[in-house]
Amino acid sequence: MCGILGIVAKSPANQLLYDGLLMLQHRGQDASGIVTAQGNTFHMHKGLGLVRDVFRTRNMRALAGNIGIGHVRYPTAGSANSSAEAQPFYVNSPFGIVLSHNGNLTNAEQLNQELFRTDLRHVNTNSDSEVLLNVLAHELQESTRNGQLDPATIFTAVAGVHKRCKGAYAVVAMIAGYGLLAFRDPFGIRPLVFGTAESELGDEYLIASESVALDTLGFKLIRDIQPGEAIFIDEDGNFYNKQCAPDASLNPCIFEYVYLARPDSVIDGISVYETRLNMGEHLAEKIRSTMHHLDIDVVIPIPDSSRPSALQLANSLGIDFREGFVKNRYVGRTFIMPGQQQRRKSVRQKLNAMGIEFRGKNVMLVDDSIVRGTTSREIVQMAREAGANKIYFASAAPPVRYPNVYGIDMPTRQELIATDRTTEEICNEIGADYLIFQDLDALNHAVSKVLPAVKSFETSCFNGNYITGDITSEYLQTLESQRNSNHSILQTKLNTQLDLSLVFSE
Ligand SMILES: O=P(O)(O)OC[C@H]1O[C@H](OP(=O)(O)OP(=O)(O)O)[C@H](O)[C@@H]1O
Ligand SMILES: NC(=O)CC[C@H](N)C(=O)O
Ligand SMILES: [Mg+2]
Repeated sequence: MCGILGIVAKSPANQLLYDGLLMLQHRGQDASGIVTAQGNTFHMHKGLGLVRDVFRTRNMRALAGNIGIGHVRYPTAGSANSSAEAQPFYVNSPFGIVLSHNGNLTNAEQLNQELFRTDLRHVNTNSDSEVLLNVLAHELQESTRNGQLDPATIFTAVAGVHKRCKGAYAVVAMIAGYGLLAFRDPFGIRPLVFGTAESELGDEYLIASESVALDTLGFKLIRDIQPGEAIFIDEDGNFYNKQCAPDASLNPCIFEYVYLARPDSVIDGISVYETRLNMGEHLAEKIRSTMHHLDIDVVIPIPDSSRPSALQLANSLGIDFREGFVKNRYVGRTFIMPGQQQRRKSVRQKLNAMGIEFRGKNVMLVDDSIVRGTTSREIVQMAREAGANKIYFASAAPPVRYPNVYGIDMPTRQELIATDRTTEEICNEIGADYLIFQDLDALNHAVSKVLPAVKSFETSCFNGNYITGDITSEYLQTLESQRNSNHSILQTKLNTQLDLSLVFSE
């Protein structure tokens, strides 16, 4: 669930891009990058780390031009610590294209072989996003055989991408000397919105993973890019759009509402904050009907993402809501950190219990989700150490039992705490006295209630129903064994079949 951003402005875009990426930092903490375009020249700076660490004043000065794209990365393919996989990616033919991708291709391996053998293109990293860029480049080359590039040929190329690429992708790309392109996969799994701002010289456009970037940069949200739709804004600010997939349907990832997105964002017309309040409301109903002895003294959220749900849950049950954990504001999100050791250590550094809220009390701890159980295991232990009497634990989402293949890094069942465990067993595993999960129907309802027109969600991590229809148990097994042997899909392929990659020193 990386963060992507694109801008067509009337004045230098570098600061807007930097500020916008800061607003999307919660979507990716491993690498960040910006490319601007000035005439036919791209200016690029990218590297490993947070936005504030990657960009120095001298880097910002070098990012000249009024249009540009940016990326913050949370890796799902390739490796986390490779600066070569930081985005945006660049290809020099046709025209010169740069691309930022949020999502994950499920047929990257097959595409990589096609690119190499048939399209005669070389992908030099293990990133599926570089594969995606090369597919787009090839399709653009095919659709502009007479050398004439216009919106119609660009949209034909995007239609070609939709035919070849499987999985989830929200994309912003720039074509040197032409303009900014953005599109979303035909299932609309990953989010992408755009908006405008008026300037004295005309309208400016901003495209972003989440509406929060528009709000803070002074842009007015126009709408979400539709599943399968592409929009193109040329360098003069002329706007074009087209539906490029014949059978598009909207199925936003429900985990965006549970955890990934900021609560102040609106995704596919649905306020993330409202869905989280609803999750708390529904969970409270389930608690009322299943916990017959309601002896909870206090409801305590696990900062940050569970706060709205916990607050609403407490209100609905009529129980005190207290901030029992203090969060260190300098430690980022632990779930999206690479490596279990770092995640576990960071939970301890990030959250500290306040004794007064726990001592002798029956506490109901509320989190948005339990995935690997890293947070809940540590938190329950902290609550015990702080002197809690009974520890009840509530998750605003159902148990995560299946791998995600659409842009969230949970590819193996072994790492999920709920795999092959009942609720009671999970409860024992995290050391709580009682554990309650939201039901999937209730979660669906909590989200769709905000905008009933959206009827379908991508919920595979909860029910194993993979909406794109191409995910077989063999695919998941291969993914698992590759992860277990510390090889990414593409790494294995590149080593065994092509063996041609260049490795640039860092
Ligand atoms: O069961 P786990 O594998 O620990 O994953 C779930 C936890 O990870 C996330 O928190 P995170 O610290 O990433 O971010 P937050 O501050 O937004 O809550 C999420 O909010 C849960 O607390
Ligand atoms: N989370 C994402 O959107 C990841 C994008 C891409 N698959 C990568 O690994 O870099
Ligand atoms: Mg959390």
